[in-house]
Amino acid sequence: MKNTADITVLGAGSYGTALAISLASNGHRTLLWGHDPEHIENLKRDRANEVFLPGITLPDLLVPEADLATALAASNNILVVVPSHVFGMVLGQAKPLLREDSRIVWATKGLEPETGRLLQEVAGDVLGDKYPLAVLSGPTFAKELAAGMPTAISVAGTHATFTQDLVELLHSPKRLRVYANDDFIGLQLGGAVKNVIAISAGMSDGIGFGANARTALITRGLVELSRLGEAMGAQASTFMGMAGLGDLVLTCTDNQSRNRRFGLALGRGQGVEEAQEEIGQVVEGYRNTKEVYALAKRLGVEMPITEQVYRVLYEGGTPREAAVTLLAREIKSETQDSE
Ligand SMILES: NC(=O)C1=CN([C@@H]2O[C@H](COP(=O)(O)OP(=O)(O)OC[C@H]3O[C@@H](n4cnc5c(N)ncnc54)[C@H](OP(=O)(O)O)[C@@H]3O)[C@@H](O)[C@H]2O)C=CC1
Ligand SMILES: O=C(CO)COP(=O)(O)O
Repeated sequence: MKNTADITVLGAGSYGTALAISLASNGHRTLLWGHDPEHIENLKRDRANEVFLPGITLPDLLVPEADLATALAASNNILVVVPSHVFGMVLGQAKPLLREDSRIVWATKGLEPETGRLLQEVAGDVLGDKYPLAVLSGPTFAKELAAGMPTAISVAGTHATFTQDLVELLHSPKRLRVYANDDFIGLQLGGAVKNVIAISAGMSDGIGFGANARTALITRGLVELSRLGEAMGAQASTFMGMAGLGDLVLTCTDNQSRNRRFGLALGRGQGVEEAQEEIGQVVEGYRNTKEVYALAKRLGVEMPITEQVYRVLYEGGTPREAAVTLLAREIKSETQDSE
């Protein structure tokens, strides 16, 4: 049947397109849905996503699709790759169109705006508990993945068979190594918190600080992530893997990261709006700082770097003041868990 697919991807931005390219390159017929019909027409015409991944040819097995009903009817495997602030809304649009045997995985990295809920809670709330759920997380810049450069990622979810099927769909011995993980909460948290820490690393470099400061932020950022993870029932070992240390190192050190570039601009003295506009793509950490900060407060988890990024983004603090405050904190033992 013409519209049958192995998997449907929702979200035709940089990462949705990159994952669709990777899946189609593995020999899987992949539908790529986007909400803007003109953008989808351009993908069909150019056989490339010139807006988000210029110069990368779409494989023949990647089929751009503007109609959501067609996209959702084509496959039971649905991969959602929209920004976190529209995640619940897109699931709500999809709900009446889903097949009985649908299985939902997302690569969105963030928490729900305002509530700070994990996306598994948002999905459960919108869809109920009848569909298997999973998440992809780890150090994966869209451009490199789309170009077929070696990449590794983790996947976890509610049903082991769905997780294993996703490993097999995504895994490519030539370019993508996929690890199954059983820590659904940990993978989601890692993907959200690294955005905030990447902003802090960018700010530090933007001010003109060096490798010492950047590395300290990554290391203590990992401690913050691990503390929050422990309070939320994640496994400590997850944060030493792809979705923890892996994604922190990637996004804190490479300028492909939009969160890092956002922080760099702030560190150099640009304003929040100007920096966001200049990047022109989703900067998840902007909203997510608020959610992670509120979550930490609610759970009584000490997250000083997150707190300082929050002060800069939402309370008019400057990156320099944030750095001074972090450095001037009370002397403590490295392994001390909280104040
Ligand atoms: N890029 C990367 O390297 C990686 C990204 N991620 C995560 O993937 C998620 C998506 O990011 P990414 O693809 O990079 O972002 P982009 O900014 O590149 O693209 C976002 C896409 O989402 C679309 N979109 C916006 N609102 C809606 C909506 N209501 N319904 C459907 N589509 C919508 C946008 O369409 P429009 O342009 O019309 O607004 C755009 O196509 C984020 O959570 C990000 O953290 C994870 C790993 C790597
Ligand atoms: O999540 C990412 C890489 O793993 C992409 O990071 P940015 O959203 O900061 O660009």
